[in-house]
Amino acid sequence: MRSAYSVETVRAAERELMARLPEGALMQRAASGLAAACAELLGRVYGSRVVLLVGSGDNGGDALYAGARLARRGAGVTALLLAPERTHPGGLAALRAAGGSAREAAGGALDGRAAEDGAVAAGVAELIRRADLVVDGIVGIGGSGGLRPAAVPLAVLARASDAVVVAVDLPSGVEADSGEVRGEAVRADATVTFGTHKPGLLIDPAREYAGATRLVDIGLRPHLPPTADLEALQHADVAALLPSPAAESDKYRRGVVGVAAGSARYPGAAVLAVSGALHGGAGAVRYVGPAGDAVIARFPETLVSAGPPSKAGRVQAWVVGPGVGDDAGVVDEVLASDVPVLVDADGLRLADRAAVRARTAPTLLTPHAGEAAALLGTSREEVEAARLPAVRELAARYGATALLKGSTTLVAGPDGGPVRVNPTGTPWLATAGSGDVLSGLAGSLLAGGLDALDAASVAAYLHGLAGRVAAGEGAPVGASEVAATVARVWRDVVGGGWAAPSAGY
Ligand SMILES: NC(=O)C1=CN([C@@H]2O[C@H](COP(=O)(O)OP(=O)(O)OC[C@H]3O[C@@H](n4cnc5c(N)ncnc54)[C@H](OP(=O)(O)O)[C@@H]3O)[C@@H](O)[C@H]2O)[C@@H](O)CC1
Ligand SMILES: Nc1ncnc2c1ncn2[C@@H]1O[C@H](COP(=O)(O)OP(=O)(O)O)[C@@H](O)[C@H]1O
Ligand SMILES: [K+]
Repeated sequence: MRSAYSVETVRAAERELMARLPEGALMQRAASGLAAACAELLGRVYGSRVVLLVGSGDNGGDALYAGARLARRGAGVTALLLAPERTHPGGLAALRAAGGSAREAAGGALDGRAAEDGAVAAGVAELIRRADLVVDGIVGIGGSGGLRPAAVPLAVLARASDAVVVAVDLPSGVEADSGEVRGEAVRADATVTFGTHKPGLLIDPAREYAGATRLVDIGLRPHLPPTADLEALQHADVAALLPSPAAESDKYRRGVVGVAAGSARYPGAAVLAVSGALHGGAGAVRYVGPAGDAVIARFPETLVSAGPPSKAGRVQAWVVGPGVGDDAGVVDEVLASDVPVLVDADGLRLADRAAVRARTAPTLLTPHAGEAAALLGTSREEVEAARLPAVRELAARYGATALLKGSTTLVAGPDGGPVRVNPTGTPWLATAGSGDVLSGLAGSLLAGGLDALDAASVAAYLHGLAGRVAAGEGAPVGASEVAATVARVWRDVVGGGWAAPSAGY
């Protein structure tokens, strides 16, 4: 399991650790890991041109000490100081002692350099343009509210340069705790983060700004609490959670999932939800609704009933909603059952919040950003800008587990606790009906006995991997192909035959 901790928790752990170490030791560990990552990215350090963007805090201190290490190996290192009088003094001295230089980013003169009127900005632009490597030490976990105006031109110049941009701890300007990016921020090719991931590094839009993420161990782990703010399942976690039939299993013991989906207008939603359910490990899939003919034609193994959900026979979990149109009755009836229920698509619009809150068995809601926005009374843009607060709010309001789909899929439980972030997935999954496959898959895992948080996050993991595999090197895929690829990735996950799905996770 990969985990991320909020700034407050990181600060507390750092205080504890720092109290046991000589002054400055932690920063040296950070700078050493940062310099090693920079050297790797540069390939050849000797003779390379390195520019450090240095803010007034310890984030700038990390950059300066790492710059000193690179200067000692023969790099030409220039620090651009945003606040010369408040620059980390030890870091600045170390850089100078190693042969590096420093100048004011916004004007003035340092190191004996004359500042002509207007020449400094031009010089700064040229330095960044010609750099091989730009190290972003403007601000780290001490920042909030987007980049300050004085730092904005540096972020813009770094983006326009061909240099490799490495962010120190976080890309400056992103919100560490939520992944929000309000205004300008540094766009990094890589982020070297210290001690633990911060939630923002794993959640869009900030994740997009971070590039590949590398975690440097500074000895913080033993001082962090056992419960993280954000968790990402890995192959081994998923493999341990996947149901597998035992010798004495029969189809009922493996779990029966009921799918109440589709309509005369949208029979495909029923077929796709059933296709996902058939690949999620349940022993049987029961379909209830008006699209029985379409379902049985495609999947003859489905148990189809024409009557209402309450007359369909025993199930261990329900999926309700995909393509049901305006059939509120079916949603009410399923919510009245005493087994876990997954509500998706049209079902989300039709579900009565009080009825969901009153349920004693678990409920799992699986909206995309637009559906989540409708449930929260906000806009899709706002949900996409602040996914983590949105998914938490949704789970709290409904007293349910909420899975928020999209470029970063998040799962939050009703009682707080760690939010799961899905590390797999691909934008190729943004194809009609792929959400229906996901809901069938997650419902099947619920029927197989996983709790709602695990069922949702395992389903998102498999679905994301299946999307990647089906899309191969990058080709459009349909939702049916995603469903058909789940068996392959299931096998790979259980067999441990896959490398970690993405850098930084
Ligand atoms: N603690 C540790 O043990 C270790 C910490 N480590 C490192 O320290 C970092 C945290 O350092 P930190 O606490 O000094 O804060 P930091 O991120 O440098 O920012 C504060 C400065 O930024 C400024 N500023 C604020 N907002 C801004 C904005 N939006 N845009 C622009 N500027 C903004 C703010 O200015 P002020 O408000 O004072 O005017 C203040 O001066 C951490 O991320 C890691 O890299 C590692 O060495 C490992 C050990
Ligand atoms: N940009 C993206 N990157 C990764 N996955 C995405 C992206 N956009 C959508 N997805 C995934 O694609 C699926 C689409 O689901 P949904 O929006 O419900 O589609 P539909 O209603 O057509 O089935 C979800 O699993 C979602 O997480
Ligand atoms: K930074």
